[in-house]
Amino acid sequence: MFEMKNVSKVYRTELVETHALKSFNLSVNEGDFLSVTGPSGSGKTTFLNIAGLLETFSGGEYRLDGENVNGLNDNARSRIRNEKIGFIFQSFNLIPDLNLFDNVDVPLRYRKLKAPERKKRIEEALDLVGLASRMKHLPAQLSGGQQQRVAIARALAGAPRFLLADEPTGNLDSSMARAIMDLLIEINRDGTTIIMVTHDPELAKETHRNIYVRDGKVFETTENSIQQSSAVGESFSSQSSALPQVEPVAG
Ligand SMILES: Nc1ncnc2c1ncn2[C@@H]1O[C@H](COP(=O)(O)OP(=O)(O)OP(=O)(O)O)[C@@H](O)[C@H]1O
Repeated sequence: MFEMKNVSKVYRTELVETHALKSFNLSVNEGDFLSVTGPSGSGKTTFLNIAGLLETFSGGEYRLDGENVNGLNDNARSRIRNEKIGFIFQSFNLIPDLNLFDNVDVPLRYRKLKAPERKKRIEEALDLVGLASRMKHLPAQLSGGQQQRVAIARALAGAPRFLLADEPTGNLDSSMARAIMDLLIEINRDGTTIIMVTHDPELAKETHRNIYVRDGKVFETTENSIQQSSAVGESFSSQSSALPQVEPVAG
């Protein structure tokens, strides 16, 4: 469902040329949970941004669900991104002036969904991450781990096939990081394909497969002995009964 062949990315400024990706090859199947590790500056974020169609690439081929995304215009890229891809970032990227409900609503507003359908999805997504009781709170009134759970709800409300996570636990203490990782594992079991960049080798071992990126290439691939789910292909919205159990938050 996702294939990169010899993908390269060159950043050019007046003074320097940086070859951030060189001959990057990877294929990811539906239902995979892939972790991406590697030294600082090795190209992990560049890879994730290209995978998520946030950035273009300089050479090679990238197919998403069989569609060649080379050369698609900005509108076509945005459409695919909105329909198929959810993002989580290290810094949560919530809008501080919007309450949790409205934060989760942001990507849904791009989807031409009617208000009652959006409301249902927002409530389901916040319920999934254990924050349904806090819909009217502002992000600043939550802990870092809770804010990341809102960011996950925002990513999942659109029922994406792919969830791309860039250091989702990087700003969290170990117990909050654990809770986020448990949530991602459950989301993957329920059928969402996840690609997660992490600096934490222990978390990487909990995914199905790890790619170690060095100098802009996949240097080594490790298959872990984690079982893949049989729920592959079902969407988040059809699985409310199989939602992960996250500790509810009082008040
Ligand atoms: N917008 C940009 N303009 C110029 N160079 C860039 C840009 N973004 C990234 N780079 C360079 O591309 C290379 C790969 O960067 P990237 O952020 O993908 O690495 P990374 O593995 O994610 O690093 P880290 O673990 O520190 O986040 C680095 O040399 C970086 O300086």
